[in-house]
Amino acid sequence: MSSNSFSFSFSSSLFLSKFTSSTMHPLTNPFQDSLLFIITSFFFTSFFLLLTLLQWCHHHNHKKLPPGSMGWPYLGETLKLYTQNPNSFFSNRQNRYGDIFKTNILGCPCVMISSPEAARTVLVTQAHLFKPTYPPSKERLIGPEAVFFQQGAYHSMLKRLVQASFMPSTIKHSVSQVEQIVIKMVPSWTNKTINTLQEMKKYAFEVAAISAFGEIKELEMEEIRELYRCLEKGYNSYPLHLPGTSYWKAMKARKHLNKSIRKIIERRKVESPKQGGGLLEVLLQARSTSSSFSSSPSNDGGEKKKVLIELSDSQVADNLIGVIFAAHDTTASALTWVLKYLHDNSNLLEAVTKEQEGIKSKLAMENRGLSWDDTRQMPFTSRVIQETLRSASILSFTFREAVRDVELEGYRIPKGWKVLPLFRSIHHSAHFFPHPEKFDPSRFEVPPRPNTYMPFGNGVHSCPGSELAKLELLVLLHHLTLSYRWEVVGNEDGIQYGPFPVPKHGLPVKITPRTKIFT
Ligand code: HEM
Repeated sequence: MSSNSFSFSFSSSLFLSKFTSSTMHPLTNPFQDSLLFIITSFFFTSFFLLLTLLQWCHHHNHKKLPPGSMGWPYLGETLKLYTQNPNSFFSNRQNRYGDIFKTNILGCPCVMISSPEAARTVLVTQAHLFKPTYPPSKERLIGPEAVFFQQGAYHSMLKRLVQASFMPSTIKHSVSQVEQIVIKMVPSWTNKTINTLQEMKKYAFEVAAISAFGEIKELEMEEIRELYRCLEKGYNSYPLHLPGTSYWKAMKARKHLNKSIRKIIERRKVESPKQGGGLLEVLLQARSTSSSFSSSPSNDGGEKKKVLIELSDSQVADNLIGVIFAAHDTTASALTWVLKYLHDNSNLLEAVTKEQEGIKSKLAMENRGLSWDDTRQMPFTSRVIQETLRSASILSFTFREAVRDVELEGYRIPKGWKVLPLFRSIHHSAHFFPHPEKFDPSRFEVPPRPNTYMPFGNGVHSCPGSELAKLELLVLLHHLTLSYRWEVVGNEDGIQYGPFPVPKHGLPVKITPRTKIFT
């Protein structure tokens, strides 16, 4: 665009200068002079038009679209993706086309990337050119002002607040609360067959809700739990907004959630700020900071001021629901996988138990419960968790959308195309993780190559809850491995997606008290 206008103005100024000089010369034949003028202008104009055209062609056509097939009109390759194992869908195309390939899913042209460098470009170095993108029906359910739908200044401001609530210095005070949930929950499983995923969802919800709201009345919590359950059902259903459908019920539940959260906000506003008030307290305090901002002159262009002032009750609600949503199924899925991997690798289960026994004897001597520092003294268990997150790759990929025509590794990605960094493909590349199909925590004895390990994403939208998720895993493993054993019921191996990958049927297991024969 700029080179076009530059060439145009350059050629028109030449035209003007020629015209001026010819009219200034008193002795030349005016016809001869005009002819010469027309020929010269024609020549120069054509030359610069040609140059501009060449430049345009170079810019737009030289950069090819990535290789790959766009499949059938509209349907694209959707049926192939949904009828095959998604891993084979990605790996077949990666083998055929390389680390960057195009496809078409549900009418959306997409570019899939499985090179760590390209993923870094999209998520980190050129993140401003790739905005997060979600179906509007899902955005409406979670709340359109939630942090993960945002970009730019509003996103940075919210992200700082969310991160403040989930950084180690904040969550270290929640260890005993998390432990209490586990201590209450685990013994109720004794000698029963449980659906691991469902139980882990209950655990992950309780921790997420406490982190979001801090301490709230049990009645309020029960109401939120019930409404959230309905919302979740609708989220995973077809988004048909007609009376009676799951989506319609979920939208109704979402409105009720707003009302319930408003009541809690009103009460919190009149109470004095307290420690352990969760993300809600942090968001409310940011609002009081924002009013003092508004009365002071700003020299930062006013953007920061404007963004902070606009944090309304519904923005607070969207972000509380958003955080619970982001924390819930992801963590439950990771918890389910770690039980599966330890069940299948009894030598690793034994090694984790041994490490936890060391912690237990220390706690017994000091007559206290788990602390944050104890969770930092579990290197083997932590490696098991790292390997669980690699192997299960809970978020197989994420979505971005090019905000304008972008060049990526020599290819052109047109504006509006979706771009999907494939975390799972990178985590399962033999190049970065030898024998990727093997569950081998020892591979994390040395740090992975930069940008090859992204269970919590990378860059501006990376997960603020990673430390909380790992804490939940560590606390559960401490209590479970010390006192219990679990046996998978049924022999159906495999993965189901709902929406995150989990072992088939949510991993039904029989829980029994641990006998000393094992150790
Ligand atoms: C094992 C559990 C978890 C996994 C695997 C996970 C994974 C991820 C990933 C990969 C992203 C980046 C998505 C993207 O780039 O598009 C993300 C974002 C996010 N996660 Fe998590 N997460 C987990 C647990 C949690 C928890 C416990 C919280 C609670 C605070 C949380 C809150 C969020 C939020 C708010 C975002 C959006 C951040 C932003 O857009 O700036 N996650 N998560």
